[in-house]
Amino acid sequence: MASDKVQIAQVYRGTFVHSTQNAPLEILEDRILGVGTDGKISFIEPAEKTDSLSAIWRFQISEVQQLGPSEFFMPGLIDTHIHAAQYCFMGTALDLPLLQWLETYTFPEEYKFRNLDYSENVYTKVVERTLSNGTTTACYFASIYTDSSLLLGEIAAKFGQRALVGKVCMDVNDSLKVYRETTEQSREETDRFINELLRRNYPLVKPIVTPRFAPSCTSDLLRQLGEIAENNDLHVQSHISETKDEMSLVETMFPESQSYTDVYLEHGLLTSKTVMAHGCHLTDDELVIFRDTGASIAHCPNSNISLCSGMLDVRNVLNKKVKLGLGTDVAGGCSVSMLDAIRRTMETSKALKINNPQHECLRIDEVFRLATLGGSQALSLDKETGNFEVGKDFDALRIDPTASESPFDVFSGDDIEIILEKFLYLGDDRNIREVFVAGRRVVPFAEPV
Ligand SMILES: O=c1[nH]c(=O)c2nc[nH]c2[nH]1
Ligand SMILES: [Zn+2]
Repeated sequence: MASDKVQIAQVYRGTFVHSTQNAPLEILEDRILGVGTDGKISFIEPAEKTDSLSAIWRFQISEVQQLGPSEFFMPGLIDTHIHAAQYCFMGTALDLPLLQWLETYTFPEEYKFRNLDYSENVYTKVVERTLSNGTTTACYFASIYTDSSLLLGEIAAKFGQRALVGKVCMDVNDSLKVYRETTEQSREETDRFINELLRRNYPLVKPIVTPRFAPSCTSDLLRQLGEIAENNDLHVQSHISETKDEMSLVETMFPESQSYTDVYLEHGLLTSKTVMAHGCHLTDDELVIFRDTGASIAHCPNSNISLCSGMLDVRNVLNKKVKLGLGTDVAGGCSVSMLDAIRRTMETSKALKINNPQHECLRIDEVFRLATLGGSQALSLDKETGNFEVGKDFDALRIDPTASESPFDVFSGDDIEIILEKFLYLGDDRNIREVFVAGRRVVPFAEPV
């Protein structure tokens, strides 16, 4: 029986909230959840079964950790799109539209990552800050520099964050010529990055093929990156249809292609392991291509508003059966917090309704699902993470709504659904008491040895 295979490392009793395919919000009160030494959820059952579970799984009842009366566990948050190499200037430089923003602020900043000491400092801070804000999985863009990007992978692995890490590829950049590669360099360095990261065999950190976006790449490079992704069965990430100016540029650079989506499709970059950021201006025909290929969208509402790029109609994307997760898109987005991404997703949906009363607003439970299970599906990591199904890794946040420094108040009539909603709208890292990834407690941070 199962108990012969894995030992139980931790057992918790209390309230668990998560999403499933059928229910955007499932509230499981007075449950007992066991985590194996393999970091996976071994069981989640009504607490009245504690005695029999303890006999089957051979744990002591005294080992069961009881959550506080208003505490609960929720799945870890999944940031499907974040630029680790832009963390330093987050919260500044939001006064230009995308293409000028890239040239004026972003490329000069990313150029600094040729220096490993600089990289180590910034990457340590971004991993710490995302983890303490509950991001258990992050899909990172790094910079064009291979060793620096490997360092990001090493730091995520050391802190215990689940991560896809991309060395950025770009062989077109006339604004800052030192911050670009030749086509050959970009392919060779991508090979080196992938081989080295895979060789290190970090259990939770994997490479992702990362053409910056079509305007930064020649057709030759895009094709070679598509081949690398296919030959190694790798994830792919990029940007698509974020702004109208960018779309015009793509039309000029790739006149043979029917659409922006076709550019990626024709170069073998749209697969079931592809996540494309933004997609604000995708047509319904392009969404059909996303659905048919299984590619997903990272919705980045903070960045979309901060850079005045556009407003993605998430309801339409979901109706078209395209996978979608949420992203912070630091530093186009000015917050590392996925709670902020949840709030801005709600706000964008309401702004769309102001413009069009027929628009069906997203509900908070649906957006909770997008930030957790939806993100895991968008990254094709839903076998490993996203909710509290038996067999998945225990990626979880222990939420304390009554923490001493909590930014909101809980009243006696508030049930768990209300408390969760308050946390999603009003809470922050002060309410995130502990963070677990694959069963390992990663927040509070371990004392340095
Ligand atoms: O929001 C964005 N941030 C970037 O760094 C970027 N590069 C291309 N397109 C982009 N969009
Ligand atoms: Zn981005």
